[in-house]
Amino acid sequence: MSEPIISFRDVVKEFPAPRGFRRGRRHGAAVRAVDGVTLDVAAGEIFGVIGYSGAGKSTLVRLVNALETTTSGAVVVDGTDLTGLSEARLRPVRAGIGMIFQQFNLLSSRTVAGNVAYPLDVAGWSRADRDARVAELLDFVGIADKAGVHPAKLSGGQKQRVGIARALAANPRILLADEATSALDPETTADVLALLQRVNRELGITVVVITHEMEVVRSICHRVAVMEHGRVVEVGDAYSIFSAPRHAVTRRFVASALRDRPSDAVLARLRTRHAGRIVTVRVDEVAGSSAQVMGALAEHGVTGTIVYGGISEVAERPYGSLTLELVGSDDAVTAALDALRRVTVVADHGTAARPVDDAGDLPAAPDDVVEPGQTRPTADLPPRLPGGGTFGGTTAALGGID
Ligand SMILES: Nc1ncnc2c1ncn2[C@@H]1O[C@H](COP(=O)(O)OP(=O)(O)OP(=O)(O)O)[C@@H](O)[C@H]1O
Repeated sequence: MSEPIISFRDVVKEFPAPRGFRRGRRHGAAVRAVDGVTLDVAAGEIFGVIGYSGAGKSTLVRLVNALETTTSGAVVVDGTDLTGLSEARLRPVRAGIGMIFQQFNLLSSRTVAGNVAYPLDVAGWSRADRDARVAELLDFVGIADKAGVHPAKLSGGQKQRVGIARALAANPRILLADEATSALDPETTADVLALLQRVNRELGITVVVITHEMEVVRSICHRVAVMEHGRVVEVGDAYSIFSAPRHAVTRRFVASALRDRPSDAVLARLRTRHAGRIVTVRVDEVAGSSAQVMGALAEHGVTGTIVYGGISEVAERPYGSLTLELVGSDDAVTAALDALRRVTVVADHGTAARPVDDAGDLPAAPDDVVEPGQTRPTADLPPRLPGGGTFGGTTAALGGID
């Protein structure tokens, strides 16, 4: 990992107890929003902080630009320990950090150009330099044609582009994005995430993304920290976190994002619809290629038909799973399962008559949970895929799996 640009060293942040509690029996019980966090963010990465509401994500990130101060421990930003720094000494540190928010926080009285110019006005830029910089930024975020428009006339995605342009105005080294896509629809979210990726790649800016959506981590994060009750419970590169989540909270987040896994309800329907043995096999960079899966089945004369699943990308690497109906004699299917287990991770779901509850390292998706405003991208496939979709017998219909 390259040099850390942000370091948390055993950081604790407590807030005083809410008033009602102070008078009541839990007298003096403070809220520990961040509880002993030690973490490094490397220069040049897109780092995700994920957790459920109240986990302490916003507080952790607000410590970086000293919107909050630590109760104990240290936060070091770009080589400067923020502990005990005066407002005057914090100013240059803050100048190196841009921030964007869920609700955009734009000035309604200013135009788009005026909003982006605002931090430059405060910093005392000349009019000519400021106007040139604003034009350059609006061009970069793709809303040059909206320069004279007021925020009320913009869509959510356009508002967030203004927020990003404003955050980049003073050439920060770090961009903090606090739930920056949580108010946006899935398509606009994808556009804004792609823009954050350009900010990182083309401008070399370190991006810290706070989110409660694993989809955001899947799309753009290089590394991720999972928070629960103020603590970092798991940290690692995004691919490892998806492919081998250790903590229960991480597993729940991963299951919510990987909709290639059939939920228990879907499995029950698949077992009813297909008489053969239902199994799910993992497909990733090294395991479960179509050649490997076909080979394992063909070796034992078993036919495999894809009935559910999909392959997508995590951190730009292939990842997903396929659920197959295996047809053959009992002995052949058992032998084929053993052969499959030698080439990839397998979950055996059994048959309608003999269902097996063996999720193993391939946990089922949460039961038919669809986020508001989202559709489930994977679906039960018809019993036979037109034009192929059969392993072992003929060919694999799906692309990108070997
Ligand atoms: N200024 C504050 N005063 C008192 N308690 C606070 C304050 N800010 C946050 N908290 C408490 O600290 C805990 C962590 O809050 P925080 O906002 O950091 O979590 P979060 O993971 O960002 O959640 P969310 O996504 O809901 O904002 C919560 O219990 C919250 O109520």
